[in-house]
Amino acid sequence: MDLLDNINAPSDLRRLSRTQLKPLADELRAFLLDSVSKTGGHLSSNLGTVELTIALHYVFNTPEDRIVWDVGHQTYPHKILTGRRERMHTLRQMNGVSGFPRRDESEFDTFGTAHSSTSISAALGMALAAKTKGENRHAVAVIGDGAMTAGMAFEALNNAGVHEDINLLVVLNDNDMSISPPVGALNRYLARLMSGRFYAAARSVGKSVLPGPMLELAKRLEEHAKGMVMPATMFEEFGFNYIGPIDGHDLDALVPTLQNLRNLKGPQFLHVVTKKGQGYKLAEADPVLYHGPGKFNPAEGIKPATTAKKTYTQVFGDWLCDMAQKDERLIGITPAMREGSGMVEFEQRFPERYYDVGIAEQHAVTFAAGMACENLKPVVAIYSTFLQRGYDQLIHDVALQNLDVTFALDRAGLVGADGATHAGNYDMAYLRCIPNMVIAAPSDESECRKLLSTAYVYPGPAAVRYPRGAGVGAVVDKALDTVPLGKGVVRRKGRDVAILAFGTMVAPSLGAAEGMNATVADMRFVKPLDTELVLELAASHHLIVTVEEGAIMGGAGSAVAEALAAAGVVKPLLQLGLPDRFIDHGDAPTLLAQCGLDAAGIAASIRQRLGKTEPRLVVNNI
Ligand SMILES: Cc1ncc(C[n+]2csc(CCOP(=O)(O)OP(=O)(O)O)c2C)c(N)n1
Ligand SMILES: CC(=O)[C@@H](O)[C@H](O)COP(=O)(O)O
Ligand SMILES: [Mg+2]
Repeated sequence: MDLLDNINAPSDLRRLSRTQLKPLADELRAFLLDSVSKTGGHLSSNLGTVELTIALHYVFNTPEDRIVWDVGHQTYPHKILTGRRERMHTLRQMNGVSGFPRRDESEFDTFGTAHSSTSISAALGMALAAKTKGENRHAVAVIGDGAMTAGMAFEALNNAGVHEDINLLVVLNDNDMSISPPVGALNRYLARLMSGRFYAAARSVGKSVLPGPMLELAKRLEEHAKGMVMPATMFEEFGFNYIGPIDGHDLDALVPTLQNLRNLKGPQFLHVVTKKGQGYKLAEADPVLYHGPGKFNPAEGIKPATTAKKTYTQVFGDWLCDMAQKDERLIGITPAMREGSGMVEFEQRFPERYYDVGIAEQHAVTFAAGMACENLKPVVAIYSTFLQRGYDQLIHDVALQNLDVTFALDRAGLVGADGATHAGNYDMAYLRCIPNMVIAAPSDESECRKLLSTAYVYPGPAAVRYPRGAGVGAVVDKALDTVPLGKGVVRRKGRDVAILAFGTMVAPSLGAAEGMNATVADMRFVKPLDTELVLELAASHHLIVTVEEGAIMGGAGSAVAEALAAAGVVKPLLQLGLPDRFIDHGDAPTLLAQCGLDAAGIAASIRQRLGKTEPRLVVNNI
């Protein structure tokens, strides 16, 4: 690694000769594969951006020139070349390197990303800021073909295309993959652009942008295509100077093309073609499997997981197929998260009722609303954090019309390695205030199946929130039974202290109760709240405790507090939940313990509260 070891900043990279860039790419790719195989993380996307990353930092004067990476899961080469090589062994671990760009991690991380399709908007903001301030710097957005399917990307293109004198470059990293194979008309369009390989380049020959060999090829194509009408590409119709597609692994194409583009004013659009998993045969063959692997031996490849316990995602996937078997009105919808949401089998068994709408959460929600208007029963499988993208659609298009849409919210609560951007901490707070909404929080895998059925049967908007990974290992039957809507269950009878636990917090609350003989209720529903149970327990206990794996601000505990207040009941109330701050990446159980949300932490908070005498409303651990 004698080249890579001497690169601690892009300035070191820019001192290399052009001929040293290819061996550097080989070293970088080898380091990347070795490192990620030891830490886990996003692999196939990163293998695909090695040359592009080198070329961008080689041509642009980073960090003065800004590079904004869309999603940012493909920025490990960027991090390695910008002074974090020696910390990559801490990737996505507590206090370690983040898996996404973060402004507070490096000056080279010009914009925090992780939720997709924000890069063009941010880069345009930076480009117009530079113009406003009279600064001659460039802004570059690097966006994947998957991220390009989100509406926000087109909002930005539309806005950018009219600014003819800005220094903005959009690089489309087209590897013909999202996490799953890509979907939609844009993918077909890009394929047409690629099939007409270099036609676009031929069109641009007048701009003398292309390096020699490709210029020659383009001229030959131009000769061949004589007389053909060369339609403008969609990107040119948006006001961009479109160049490409070019080979995103060929540094002899990338570097001179970027150098030429850097000298052009106005919105530029470079279409590069890469391979997801490039340079590691197993990832090239299966970029889906190698999108976000855990630790593995590169010589052997990823071994199938042997965990005995079902994950909540698997519980959902099984339930979806079973309910679809029973009810032909069921439609399964995912915004580009087929594998992550557990819908692979559903697509195989019910292809005509399966829709992957691309990275388009806003569209997914309203698309479901349209189906519900026609008396189908759509189930939107969506990570809690990504539903944030479709929030107005949820209120305006679904809840306001009281339409029968079921939301399966995976990754609710802390997610661990992906950190604050992906944490599903806010759904109880952001859903609870919406009229007509039902919100269920299962305490284990069996409860999850029952609450999914209950939400599905409910003739209006209903959400079931469940965490990433496996639960307590509860046996899950094959029934499609429901439970009484809005009713909780007392799991343990005690006295003095009543712990009202929501979802994943039932298990640690039972553990905490052991040492203090407390009552534990599995509340099951955040909305409608089992107010009768709340008041009954408040009447018979001295301290009411609420516990939730969600933001304490406005969450389930607030629902209990509001119920007590509305009934005029004044009782000491202790609310435990995720504190009012962003919680970074790390090991989820450790992070929960740090928030006082494991059995020991819950018990300690209760003991501390019991140790005081004055009855006052306490919202602590913030
Ligand atoms: C708003 C949002 N929805 C979903 C995701 C999950 N996600 C992460 S990467 C990805 C696919 C991105 O595809 P592409 O942009 O082509 O990048 P590639 O992985 O191919 O390099 C998705 C759907 C996300 N990060 N943000
Ligand atoms: C980059 C991105 O947003 C996804 O790849 C996400 O990291 C998937 O999360 P899970 O690993 O929880 O499915
Ligand atoms: Mg892609």
